Amino acid sequence: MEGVDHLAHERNKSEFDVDAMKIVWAGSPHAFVVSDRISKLVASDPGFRKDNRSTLSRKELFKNTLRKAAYAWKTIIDLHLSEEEAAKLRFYVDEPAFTDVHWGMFIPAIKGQGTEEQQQKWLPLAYKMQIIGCYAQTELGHGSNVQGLETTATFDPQTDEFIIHSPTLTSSKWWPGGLGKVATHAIAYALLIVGGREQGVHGFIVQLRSLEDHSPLPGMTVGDIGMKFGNGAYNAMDNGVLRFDHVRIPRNQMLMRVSQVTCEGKYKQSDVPRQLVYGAMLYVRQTIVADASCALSRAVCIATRYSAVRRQFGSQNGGPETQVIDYKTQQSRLFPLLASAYAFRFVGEWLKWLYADVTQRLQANDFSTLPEAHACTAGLKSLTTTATADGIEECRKLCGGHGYLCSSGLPELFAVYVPACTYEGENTVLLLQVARFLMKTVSQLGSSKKPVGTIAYMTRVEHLMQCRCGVQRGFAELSADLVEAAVAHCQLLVVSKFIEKLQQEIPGKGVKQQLEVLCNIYALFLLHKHQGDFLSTGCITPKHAALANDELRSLYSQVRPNAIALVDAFNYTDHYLGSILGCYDGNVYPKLYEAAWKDPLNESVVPDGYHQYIRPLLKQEIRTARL
Ligand SMILES: CCCCCCCCCCCCCCCCCCCCCCCC(=O)SCCNC(=O)CCNC(=O)[C@H](O)C(C)(C)COP(=O)(O)OP(=O)(O)OC[C@H]1O[C@@H](n2cnc3c(N)ncnc32)[C@H](O)[C@@H]1OP(=O)(O)O
Ligand SMILES: Cc1cc2nc3c(=O)[nH]c(=O)nc-3n(C[C@H](O)[C@H](O)[C@H](O)COP(=O)(O)OP(=O)(O)OC[C@H]3O[C@@H](n4cnc5c(N)ncnc54)[C@H](O)[C@@H]3O)c2cc1C
Repeated sequence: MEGVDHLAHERNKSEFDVDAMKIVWAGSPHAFVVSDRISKLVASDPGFRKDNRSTLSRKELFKNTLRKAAYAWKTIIDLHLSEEEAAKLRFYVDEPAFTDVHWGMFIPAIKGQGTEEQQQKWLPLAYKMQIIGCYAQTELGHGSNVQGLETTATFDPQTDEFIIHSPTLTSSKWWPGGLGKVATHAIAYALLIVGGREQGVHGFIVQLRSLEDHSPLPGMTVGDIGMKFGNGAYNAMDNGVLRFDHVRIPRNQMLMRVSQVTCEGKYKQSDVPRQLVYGAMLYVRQTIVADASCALSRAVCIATRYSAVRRQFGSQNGGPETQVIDYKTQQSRLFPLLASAYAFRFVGEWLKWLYADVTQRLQANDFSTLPEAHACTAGLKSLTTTATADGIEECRKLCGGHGYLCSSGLPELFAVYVPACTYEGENTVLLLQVARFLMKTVSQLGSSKKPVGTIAYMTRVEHLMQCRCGVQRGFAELSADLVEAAVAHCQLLVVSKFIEKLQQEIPGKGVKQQLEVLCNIYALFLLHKHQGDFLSTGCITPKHAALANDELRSLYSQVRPNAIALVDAFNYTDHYLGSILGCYDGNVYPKLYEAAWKDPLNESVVPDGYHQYIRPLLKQEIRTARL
C-alpha cells in the first residue's frame, strides 16, 4: 500500500526523543541542519540517481561518475556551498570518485609536507580543481613497506631538476585512485638520491597529463589497473598504474617542509621529524574512522527495519507470525552492531578532536603527541574498519535471502567498504604499529617518563611492570599475541570515549538512557566475546562472566522497543540507503516485486540466446547446433 507507514507501530513504541537523538548523532544542531538539508537536496535531484548503478558496464559506470563529479562541482559553485556542505554533498552522492583522493590526500599532502611557497603555488589551483591530483605512493612490489619503494628521484645539479624513474617492473606505481584516467598531477613518493647517496622516501609533485588535451606527458606510461571486487561500486574509481622513464621535474617540486635539497645538491633535514612525510596518512585514517560509523549504521538501519518487517514462524491461532527482530538470536547478532555504530560515531568525533589538536601542535613545532596520534589513528582505523566490514556482511545474513539481492543495498555497500581494511594501511600492519607503541611505553614504565593520555592507564596495570624488561625481545615471535593486545587497547579506547560522551550533558527525553544501554551493550558484548582472555588472566571470575551474559540479554530487551527509532536517528534518506529492505516506510514486498521486473533480463519474455543455446538442447539438436 503506497503512502502507508508499515513501521508506524514500531515508531510509536519508542521511549525517547528521536529528534534530539538525531542531533546527538549529527554532532550538533548546526551539523544536523546542514546534513539534513544536503541529504534532501541530493535525494531530490535526478542528476544524482544511483539505483541503476549495478546494471552499468565499467565504461558506462566510469563515465557516469565523471558526469556526477562535474555536476556535483557545478552544484557546489552554483549554490556557493561551504567546505562543510560540499563534504556532505560528496557523502550523500555516495559514489567513490577521483575527487576523494584529490581532496582527501593530494591537498592534505601539500598542506602538511609543502613549504609556505609551495602551498601558495599549488593549493589555489587544486582548490579550484584547475589541476586534479592523486596520491601515488604504493607500487606493484611494495605497499605496506613504504621505505621499500623503488621509484627513484635523482637530483641533477646541472639542470636543477630531479629525474623521476621507475627502474623495475615492481617499481611501477600501482593502485593510486584517480591516477588511471583522470589525474593531471600526482604526489609521487620516491627514493631520493642526492650526490649518489640515498636519503629515504620523499614526496614530489609531478605533472602527469597535458592540461590542454589530457595526453600523458613524455616519459609517462599510465593507465587503469582493471576491474575490482564486486560489480559496480568501487569500479567507479580509476585506480591506476604509472611508470616513469627518466621524467624531469624542477627542484622546487619536491615537498620540502621536512627536508630540503639545495641547488648545490646539499640535502638538509629540518628539525621537524621525518614521520611528517606520513602526515597525509594520519589525516585520512582519521576520516576513515569517522566514515566507519556511517557505513555500519547504514547496514544496521537496513537490517533493523527489515527485521521488523520480516515475519517467520510462531503464528498463534492464525494470527501473524513472529517478527524476526523478536528472536533473541537475531537481537544478539544485530544489537551489538547497533551499539558499535554509536560507539564508532563517538570515538570518531574524539579522534577528529585529537587530529585537530596534533595538527595545531605540529604547526607550533611541538611534536610530542605525534606518536600517540599515530597509534590512535592507525589502531582505530584498523579496529573500526574490520568491525564494519564484518558487520555489513552480518547484516546481509540477518536479512536472509533477500539480503543477497543488489536491491537490498548490502552487497554493494560491502564491496565498496571492504577495501578500507586494506587501503591506507593494511589492518594487521597498522595493529603492529600500535603494538610497537604499546611495547615502547611498557619498556619505559617505572622511568621518569610517565605515560599520559590514552596510555595513562598502563601505570595502573601492575603486571605490566614485571614484563617491561623483556618486551623489546621477541617482538616478531610474539607478534600474533601483540596484535591481540593492540586490538584490546583500541577497544578500551572506544569504550572509554563512549563513557566520556555519557558524562556530558545530553538533552532530550530518554536520550541519555538509550545511549547508556548501548554503551553497556558494546562493553559487555566485548567482554562476552573475549571472556576466555578475561577469565584466563583472572580479570573476571566465571560468575562475573555469567552475570555479564544475563545483563546483555536484559539490555537487548530494553533496546527492542526502541530499535527502529534508534536507526531513524541516523536520519538517512531512502536515496542514501539505496535499499528496498531498509526503506523508511517498510513497504518491502511490493517494492521488491516491482524492482524485479525492471531488471534488464526481464525486458523480453524469451531471453536472448534462446534460439542458439536453449532450443537446441530441448530439441535434442545440440550436436548439430553452431555454438
Ligand atoms: C562524485 C562526487 C563528487 C563530489 C565532489 C565534491 C568535492 C568535495 C569532497 C570532499 C571529500 C573528501 C573525502 C575524503 C575522503 C578520503 C578518502 C580517501 C580514500 C583513501 C584511498 C586509499 C589511499 C591509500 O591507500 S594511500 C597509501 C597508504 N599506504 C599506507 O598506508 C602504507 C602503510 N605503511 C605505513 O604506514 C608505514 O610505512 C609503516 C608505518 C607500516 C612502516 O613501518 P616502518 O617501521 O618501516 O616505518 P618507518 O618508515 O621506519 O618509520 C617508523 C617510525 O615512524 C612512525 N610512523 C609511522 N607512520 C607514521 C605516521 N603516519 N605518522 C606518524 N608517525 C609514523 C613509527 O611509529 C615509527 O616511529 P618510532 O618512533 O621509530 O617507533
Ligand atoms: C581500493 C584501494 C585503493 C587504494 N588507493 C591507493 C592510493 O590512492 N594511493 C596509494 O598509494 N595506494 C593506494 N592503495 C594501496 C594500499 O594502500 C595498499 O594496498 C595497502 O597499503 C596494503 O599494502 P600491500 O598491498 O603492499 O599489502 P601487503 O603488505 O603486501 O599485505 C599482504 C599481507 O601481508 C601481511 N604483512 C605485510 N607486512 C607485514 C608485516 N610486517 N608483518 C606481518 N604481516 C605483514 C599483511 O597483513 C597482509 O596480510 C589502494 C588500495 C586499494 C585496495
